[in-house]
This record gives sequence, structure tokens and C-alpha cells, in this order.
Amino acid sequence: MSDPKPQFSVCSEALSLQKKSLLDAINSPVDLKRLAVEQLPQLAQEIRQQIISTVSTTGGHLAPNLGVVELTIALHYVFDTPRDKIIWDVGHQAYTHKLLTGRKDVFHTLRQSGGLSGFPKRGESPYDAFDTGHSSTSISAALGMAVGKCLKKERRRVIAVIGDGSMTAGLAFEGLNNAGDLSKDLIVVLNDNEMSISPNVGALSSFLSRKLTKRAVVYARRQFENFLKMVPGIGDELMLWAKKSEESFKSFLTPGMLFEALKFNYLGPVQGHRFDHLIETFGNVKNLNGPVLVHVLTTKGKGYEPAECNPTCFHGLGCFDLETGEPKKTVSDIPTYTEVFGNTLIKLAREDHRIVAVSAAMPDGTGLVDFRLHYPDRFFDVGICEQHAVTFAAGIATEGFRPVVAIYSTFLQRAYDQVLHDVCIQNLPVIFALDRGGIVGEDGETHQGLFDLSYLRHLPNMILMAPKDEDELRHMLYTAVSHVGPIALRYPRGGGVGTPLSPVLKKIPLGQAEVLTEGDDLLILAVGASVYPALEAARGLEEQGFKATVVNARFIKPLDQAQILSLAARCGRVLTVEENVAAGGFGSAVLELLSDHGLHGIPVKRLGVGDLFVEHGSQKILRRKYGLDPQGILEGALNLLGHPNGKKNVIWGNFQNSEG
Ligand SMILES: Cc1ncc(C[n+]2csc(CCOP(=O)(O)OP(=O)(O)O)c2C)c(N)n1
Ligand SMILES: CC(=O)[C@@H](O)[C@H](O)COP(=O)(O)O
Ligand SMILES: [Mg+2]
Repeated sequence: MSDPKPQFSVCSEALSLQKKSLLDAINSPVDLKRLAVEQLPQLAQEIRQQIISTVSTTGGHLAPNLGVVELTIALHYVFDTPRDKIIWDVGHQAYTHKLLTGRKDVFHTLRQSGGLSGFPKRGESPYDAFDTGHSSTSISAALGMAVGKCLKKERRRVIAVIGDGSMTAGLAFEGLNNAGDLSKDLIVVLNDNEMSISPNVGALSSFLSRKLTKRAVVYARRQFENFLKMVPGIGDELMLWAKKSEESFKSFLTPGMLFEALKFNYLGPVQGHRFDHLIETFGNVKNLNGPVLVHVLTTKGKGYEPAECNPTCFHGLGCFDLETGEPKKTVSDIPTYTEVFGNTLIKLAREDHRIVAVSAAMPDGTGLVDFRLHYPDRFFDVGICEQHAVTFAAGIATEGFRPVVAIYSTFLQRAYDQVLHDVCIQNLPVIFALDRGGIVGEDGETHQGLFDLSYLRHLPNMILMAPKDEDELRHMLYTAVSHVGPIALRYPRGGGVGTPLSPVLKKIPLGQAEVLTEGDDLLILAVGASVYPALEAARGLEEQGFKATVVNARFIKPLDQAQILSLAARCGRVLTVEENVAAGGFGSAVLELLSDHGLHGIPVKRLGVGDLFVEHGSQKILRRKYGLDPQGILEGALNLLGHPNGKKNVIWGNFQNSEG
């Protein structure tokens, strides 16, 4: 019987390679440099094959990595890493880099607990120059390194590799602006694939685009002519020259203009899948002084047909079938929190014309794709610009609208001051739909949503809620759009708990908790995704002869003060549970409440994450490890009750494993 025919072109060739594997012999870039340029296409094929087959079993960022195989090989081929430093912006495209720098034998552990991180990590390899995960940091970090090397009088190259999507962020421009001024030796490689996760947005993206449409050129020419008319003295002459023909104008209008204005030496555009072009360009750049920008054109998903055809789906995904590209996940009838949020917002927006939605380059991840289809005029993708997204929403709110900023918890960290300064001080009705709150899993430290309860709770005017399930999320969203002031609802990554969705939406009175079970031995106050695990723990307690009152707090701020105080006094022991750092979060709020009301004698234990960053791994493994699953909550409760099966150190999640 013959082997089934693979359905993707480049990899089918790779599968049938008769030649000896080149990748097998590469343990560091030194080995890479031994290859002839003519051998590099074969190496690229092998690497693509390795990445596709590994990611099909581990999940990960496939399309971004397939797009930079040649670019990464060329960089390591020309530059002298790790003496020269490469900083990978976002870092979701560093798989080839990992394979070439001594990690190919453990590549199959990618994103798994205890395995390789999906992002560059200084602790993982000396070739990883800077930890990344959030976008647009590379230019600033690289510039800092360039300055450091200059102060130390070392001549080494620093290269920031940044995508066109990441280039939309203000931070990237702050870096470019400073770099042009400092004039240090810095190489910025702009990896332009015309994609963010979704198609890239923004005026800059069309400016960079190699496909300037005729309409765009005519429009740009008109704008430019108007501008030139205003330039005293030489404007008219310049205009005559620029007007000569459409084509001359088009060539005049290059992406290079922008970077040259920022005092960068611009090279490009370079074909990013051609080794000859890349190696020659980098070879030249190596000897240039001052800031240089190399504009490289690549195709996201290159070499794997399903990913090339649908780079958004293959940006980051779980396990999939290698042959077809179909996801392997078992189909569930239970919708994700994200889906429930998106559908509910559409429903609410039908009735309430004040609702608009704002996304910072994540319409897919935050569930707003259908909203965009239903209400294109009321949907705004602002690019990877969380700070701008928040202040932009604040501006919209001043006009009487109800902007809903749908954003991952981890990415809102970037806009803390905008939330405080532009929304909360003015008490503006901006709704924050915080997706990926709590433990997110395989993306690890940079992406865990474990700080939001702490960084939002202390802001005056802010209301902060977390639903126990997907149905409560809907009622909270309705409550949020009806509220006049800043309000946030925070929900986890992944599927809901399967609660039926009630047809009628109800407003939840602000600060009203929900008592789920009654018992006098212990009060368990849980919030958000921890509520159902707390209920399960309470059932475990019952088997041991204890009866607990379990409360779904719903609100982190304002707390249901009267209810909590009276239940705490009645039960005499309080266990708080939250998927957040314990410092400054929900449990801290409860402690403050009890202390402020003189209830000093009541023992309180807080379950949450301790003073550490939670690594990558599945949500299940991490919840177990940090004691936030039913078993961990049960052990915490038993300890509080003085039971021998309890774990001693339950206040801080990171001590969970140390048996008392
Ligand atoms: C601050 C921040 N916001 C959002 C994201 C989510 N995110 C990860 S990759 C990405 C798109 C990046 O596009 P680009 O830089 O062009 O890289 P490509 O995936 O096209 O290679 C986004 C929005 C992030 N990592 N960091
Ligand atoms: C690199 C990055 O920031 C995103 O691609 C992120 O990994 C998406 O996470 P989700 O899979 O939770 O949407
Ligand atoms: Mg891109």
C-alpha cells in the first residue's frame, strides 16, 4: 500500500527527502555556518517540517514561525550570535531560532509543563537575548543593549526583529524616535507580512504595503500636493516634479521615507524567502554604522497550505491534523466565555445604539468578529495599541456612547495609566471586557491574567466583577452597559461550565453576592472561575463532616460588605479563593473589610497565586500545582479547620506544595 499523499506542497517534498538531514547536524549557529548557501533551502524545508509536525501535537504559533524560517537562518548565518544579539518582538516566531540554537532535541516539549517555552527566555538559552511575549518591546530593548555595548566600548551587533503588526504600537515608535536621535548601531528588521493576527490595520500598514492601489496613490498624491503647496519657496517646484506621472509619484512614495525621516538608513523591501537577497543584504548591513531598518517581505504560514490560506486561524492554535490542518480538539457543545461575550454584545447592541466595541488587534481572540459583521460602523480595531484603545474609548464615552473595550487581561496591564487617568478620574462609562483572566496555560508568564483584580481594584470609581459561569457573564455584561461609570468584568480562557443561557438578561445589583450553600463551619468566599471548584471542595468537606457556606462574591469591588461581615462572624473562619495574585486581590479586599470593621479574631486564609510568575503548562496542571483546583481548595479548607489532611501553607499559592 502506498503512503497517503500529504496535502501540503513544500512539506510533501520534505517528507520524501532522500538527502541526509542537515538539521540533525546543527547544534549551534557554528554548525549552520559550515553549510554552503546552496544547502540552506533544504535546511529551511527540514525546519518547516519539524515545526509543522511538532506544533500539530503541542499546539503553538504556527503561521508566524513558518513565515520567518529563511529570515532566521539568514540572520544566524550572517551574524555572530550569541555575541550579536537578536531580539524577537512578541517572540511568537522564535521556533526556528530555538531549533538552530541547541534546542532541537527538546523541541517536542514546546509549551508543555517543564518543557521549552513558546517564547524566548534568557533563562532558557544564552541565544535568547531578551524575554518577550507582549508586542513592540524589541526596538527599545535593542537600543538599550546598543547603548550598553557602546558604553562598554564593545563592537557587537544588536538586531530587533519586529512584525508589521507590532510596528503599529506607540512603544515601537518611541523606540525608533529615540534610536534616530541617539544614532547608535542598531539594526531593525521589519518583518512585513501584511498581517497582525488578523489582517493588519492602520494608516502605516497601507503605507508599508507593496500593493499601493491606484486609488490610494491618487489620494496620497492629492494630499501630498496640498502639503507641498504650503511649503514656502520650493513647494511649487517639488509639486511639478512629483506630478509628472502616477508612477514617479508611486516610486517617490516609499515606506523608506518614513524611516529615513526618523534618521534610519532604510534598506528594502527584501524578498524574505530568498536566501541570496537576505544574506547579501544582512552582509551589507553588518558593516553599516548608525540605525538601519531592513524591510523584509514574508508570507505568514509559508510552506503549509492550510496556514498560508488561513494565517489568522493558524496564528496560534491547538493540536491539529497534519494532513488536513483540521483542529483535533473534540467538539464541545459548551461555548467558550469569549463566544458568549461576543454573542451577548451583539444582542445588547441591537437594542442599545450607544454600544460600540473596541479591540486592540484581537477581534478574533476576544470574540468580536461577528460584532464587526453586524455593526461595522460601531466596531474599531485600533491595532496593537492598548493604551490608545483605552483613551480612544474614553473619548467615545464623552460623546454619550458605551464603548466596550474587549481586551486580554494581560494586555490591559499596558494601559494602566489610561484606565486611571483617562477613564476613572473622569468617571467615564467605559466597559472593560477582560478576557483570559486567571491562568491561561501554555503561553506562560507573559500571558497569565493574574494581576487584573489587584491592578483594577484600587482605582476609585471602578466597579470590578467576575462571573462564576458563562450565563452570569451575560447578566454582568448587561449590568455593565447599563452602568454610568467605569466597570470591568473579567472571565477566563476557554470553555464555560455548561450552564444553560437564560433567555432574559437581568441587571445584577452592584455589589450583591450570591450565597450558594449554607453551613456554619467555614465561610468560603470565591470569585469568578474559582466558584465551581469551591463548591466541589465544599462537597469534599461534607464527606469529612464539615459544612461550609459557599458564596459567589461576583464583585471584587464593591464587596457585599453586610453579607460578608455577617457570614464571617457566624462561621468564624474565612477562606477566600481567586485566580489572581493573592497580593492586593479579592482576598486582600476581604481582609481589609474585616479589619476595618474590627473583626480581628477571625482566621482568614487566602488562596491565590503567590509572589511569583506562573510558568507555561496546561491550565489543569497549573491549577493543580498552585492549589486552585477543587483538591487544592479542599486542602486549604481542611487546614483552616485544623484537620490533619489540610495543607499548612495555604495563604500563598506558591507554597502549596510544602506539606505542613
Ligand atoms: C501588547 C500586546 N498586545 C497584543 C498581543 C497579541 N498579539 C500577539 S502576536 C500579534 C500580532 C503580531 O503581528 P506581527 O507583529 O505583524 O507578527 P506576525 O504574527 O504577523 O508575524 C498580536 C496582536 C501581544 N502579544 N502583545
Ligand atoms: C502571541 C500572542 O500574544 C497571542 O498570539 C496569544 O498567544 C493568543 O492567545 P490565545 O490563544 O489565548 O488567544
Ligand atoms: Mg505581521
